[in-house]
Amino acid sequence: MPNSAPHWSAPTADRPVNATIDLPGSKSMTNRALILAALSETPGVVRRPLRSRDTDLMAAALRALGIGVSESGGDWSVDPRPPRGPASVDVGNAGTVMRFVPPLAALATGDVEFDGDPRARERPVGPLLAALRHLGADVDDGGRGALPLVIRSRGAVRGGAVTLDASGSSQFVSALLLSGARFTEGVEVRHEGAPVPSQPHLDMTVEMLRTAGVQVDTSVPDVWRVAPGTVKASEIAVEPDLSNAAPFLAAALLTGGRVTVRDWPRRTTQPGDALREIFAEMGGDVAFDEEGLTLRGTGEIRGISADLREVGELTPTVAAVAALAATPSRLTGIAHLRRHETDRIAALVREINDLGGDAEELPDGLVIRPRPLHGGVFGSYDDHRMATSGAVIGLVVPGVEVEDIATTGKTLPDFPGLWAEVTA
Ligand SMILES: O=C(O)C1=C[C@@H](OP(=O)(O)O)[C@@H](O)[C@H](O)C1
Ligand SMILES: C=C(OP(=O)(O)O)C(=O)O
Repeated sequence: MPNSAPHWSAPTADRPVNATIDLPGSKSMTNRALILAALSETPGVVRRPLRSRDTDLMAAALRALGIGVSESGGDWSVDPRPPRGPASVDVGNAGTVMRFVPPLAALATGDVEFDGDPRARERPVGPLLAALRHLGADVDDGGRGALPLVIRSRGAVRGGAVTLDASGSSQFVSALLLSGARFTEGVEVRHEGAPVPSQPHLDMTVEMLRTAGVQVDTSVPDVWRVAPGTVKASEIAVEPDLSNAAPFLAAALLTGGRVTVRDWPRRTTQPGDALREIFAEMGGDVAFDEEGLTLRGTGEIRGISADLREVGELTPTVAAVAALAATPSRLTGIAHLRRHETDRIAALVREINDLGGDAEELPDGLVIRPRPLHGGVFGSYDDHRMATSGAVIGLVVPGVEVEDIATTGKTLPDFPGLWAEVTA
């Protein structure tokens, strides 16, 4: 849908960037933390949560189900009451809300309706709904296998074993695991199909469950077993969002400058940690230091051949850097990105080529060959990561105008402000 707000003129760097930044919390960790705190037997605090459209939608979804979520000094306090309908949940275009809340809603008493942005109705959720039905939930999706839908909850879910194809989204598996301990028989999820994407996000789910005292067995590949039991999430600390570090580190790489991201964890399940390797291969000098993680540009920007299946959400920024590299790139393993916020493969190819680039779609990715870019409008397709990719290209290509920069608020509030600080 065309956006009528004026385009945002991407700032161009007239010298190498040189900045140290604090990034807001991880979307993926914040929304898992909220679900776990909602299911916990004790009140909980989520420390340093991300406040953004996706996490505010998650908090609102929980409140609609009667769970207390209140702000206290920058943290979120969660008062875990038994979920209840009738309720309406707006998922916006948040995959985590669309997939993680239905299993929790199935534990409520009363009907819970789900709907969201027009794009949310096109994003896959069918395999999760079929699995929920198999586990004993009453799901009315009018046979569409998509939003809008109603979960006619009866206060309990039997649970047990279920097989599904999670090649379309790892979030189907995470969703069932996050609430699975509260199902009467727990849950055993078995994946059958093409490989599940986003393995680090599955690791994050398992690790956060175990930290909350839930028993999870991952000894058999593609099978996850969650034992029935209580969840104890009295305090969960959220790490900085490393996927959102991507455009800032890219700024250092592309301008031959330096960016330090404070408090980068030495060990993490976040997929953004792969940026250390990816951007080193593309020419950055990347190292931990006492403040965090620092990337220094070396003046060299190399293309990359990479299977990004595990870290698909990094693709838009990697593609933006690739469009400015000296050698070709081939990014594969990411067919599932066609059903993300937008068809990211098609969108990246179109926007890079509209600026004079040479990109081509593959069934499961894209190829980008070096060619000088020129200014123009960079479409953002209501996709936060497309918008930040336009900003990255605009840093070194004069005259790039990014459509609807406000869409970055999905996961990174005040991106323009942070970007202005880094590029000033
Ligand atoms: O569980 C999560 O927090 C996420 C999992 C991934 O989803 P897919 O497996 O659908 O790509 C990722 O792309 C998304 O941004 C966040
Ligand atoms: C795919 C993404 O989000 P979602 O959680 O909506 O799936 C993303 O943030 O890149």
